[in-house]
Amino acid sequence: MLKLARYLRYFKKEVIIGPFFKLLEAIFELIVPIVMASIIDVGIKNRDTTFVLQRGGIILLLGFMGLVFAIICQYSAARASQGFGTMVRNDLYAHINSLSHGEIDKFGTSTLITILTNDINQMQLAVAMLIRLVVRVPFLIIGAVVMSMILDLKLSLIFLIVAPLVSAVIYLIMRLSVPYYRVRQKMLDKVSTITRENLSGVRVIRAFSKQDHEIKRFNKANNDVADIAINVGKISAFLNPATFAILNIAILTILWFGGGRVYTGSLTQGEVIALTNYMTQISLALVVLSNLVVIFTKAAASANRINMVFETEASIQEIERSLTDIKIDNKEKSMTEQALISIDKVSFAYPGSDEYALEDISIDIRQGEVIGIIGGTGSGKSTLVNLLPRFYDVTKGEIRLNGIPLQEYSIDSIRKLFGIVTQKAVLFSGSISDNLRFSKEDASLEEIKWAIEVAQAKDFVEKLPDGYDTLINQGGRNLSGGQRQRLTIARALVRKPKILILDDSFSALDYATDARLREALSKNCRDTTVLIVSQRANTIKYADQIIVLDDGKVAGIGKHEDLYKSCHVYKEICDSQLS
Ligand SMILES: Nc1ncnc2c1ncn2[C@@H]1O[C@H](COP(=O)(O)OP(=O)(O)OP(=O)(O)O)[C@@H](O)[C@H]1O
Repeated sequence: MLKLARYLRYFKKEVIIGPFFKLLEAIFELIVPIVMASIIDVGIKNRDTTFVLQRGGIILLLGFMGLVFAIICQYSAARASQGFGTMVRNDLYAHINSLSHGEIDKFGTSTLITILTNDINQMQLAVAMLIRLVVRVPFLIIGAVVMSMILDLKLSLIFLIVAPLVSAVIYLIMRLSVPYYRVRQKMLDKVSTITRENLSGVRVIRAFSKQDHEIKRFNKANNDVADIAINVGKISAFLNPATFAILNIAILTILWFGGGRVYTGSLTQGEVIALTNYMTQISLALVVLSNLVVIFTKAAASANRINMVFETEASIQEIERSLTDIKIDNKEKSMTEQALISIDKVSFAYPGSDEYALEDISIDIRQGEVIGIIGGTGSGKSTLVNLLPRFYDVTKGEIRLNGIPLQEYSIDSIRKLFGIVTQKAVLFSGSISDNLRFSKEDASLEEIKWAIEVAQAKDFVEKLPDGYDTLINQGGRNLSGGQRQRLTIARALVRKPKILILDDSFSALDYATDARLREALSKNCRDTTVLIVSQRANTIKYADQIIVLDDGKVAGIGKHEDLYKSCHVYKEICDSQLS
């Protein structure tokens, strides 16, 4: 938690002003019982109405000023806590964006969302409470004890018995309840995962009539969180009754012995009332203290999770003085000798996995070549193309670009070379043009139209009532799967990439569109190196080189005709599709 406290340096003014005014309010609160005692001992005893009204006025004034101070403190606490939350959230979000795929996979999207929302909210609350109560509560407790000692030293000994007793109760209850808070946070992650899965997969759930099943799954996760909260509640429920029982016994003791001392004249009635008032103030302050401990315990659990993300470094790092200039001439494949990309004895295992997803892959890819990658599901096709833009680093072997290991280039300079169309067609809310400009901010309308035409999306885009300005709903839900795929291809093309990766990006296209798209690519992107991942033999049949993957290993590399004769895995795929 202390690590995150550094953000409070931006709110020094609030952190000083807030507790200072809360302290003033507490001082006024401590004066009230004394004034009250004088009303009883002087005003009421002597039937002096003017005195009673005067002192009553002082109590009102103290109350009013206390209110003003409390508002100033509240304002400071709100400013500091909201500002703190916003800063941590912005920095954490930026940090998450700097992480590599491996780390994001490890945390999971839902956990990261819960950390960015729930955990930071918890910290915000702790900051607000820190400003409002951390100075006030101990001051009130100590102040009330001191004031009681001044009134009657012997009777105030009761406070010295009560305070440790109440502290012991609070400690016991905290010890029992704190472990539950950590578990609760994990369970909230689960609720968040299920919510995310259910809302994004709502169509699939309905298609399989699984609403009831999913509602039950959600209810179970939700009930688990509720059960934990109830268990904590059952334990915490003892806190107030136990504290108040101790305090009420203490008040009775004060009244009992105080009454005796009033009888002998060593204490006034007003002073007995003041002592009971101080006892009540202490009791309330101790209850607030226990709530503070709960809030800080939860915040500590949240701070750990936030720090865990902050402390995670991207596994993909740049070396010092990395190369930023990658020279790729606009040569066609017939004119190039040297390999643009050399994949050299590469093996790769996902972080945390003992098994290789790819094993001993070697291939040279020349500029302008079209490379087809085919294989059964889970054979490692997507994994292979994800290694090229350094989404992951290879576990063994080396990938070279223009003869230089990928690690020697800056990540940005590598990624600028690529146009990537992922397996899942992801579009963002905004217009079609906005989505295309995601890849090239300053793309002109001509460039957008060119990309849309090459991606075979012109017909449907121009038929839309608003054409290129048509608004896309979140995730592109107002478009068909094939339309979405073509727009994601156009988005990759608009920046005229040197290397184009199409990861199963034709799967939602009909065969005719698939063929037209490949033809348009070969006409318009002659010097672009294209890697096409596909399950369809037809789509990669005319590639310059085809890599056949089988369970993470190369089953064959070559042209269609040769592979068909020499590679039984490829032959099986072709026969099952082309016959
Ligand atoms: N992020 C990940 N973390 C851990 N393992 C992964 C991850 N992504 C893929 N894998 C594993 O790596 C292997 C290869 O997966 P990959 O997605 O590359 O296959 P693929 O050939 O593209 O499959 P498909 O055609 O079904 O998309 C699989 O066993 C998969 O379970």
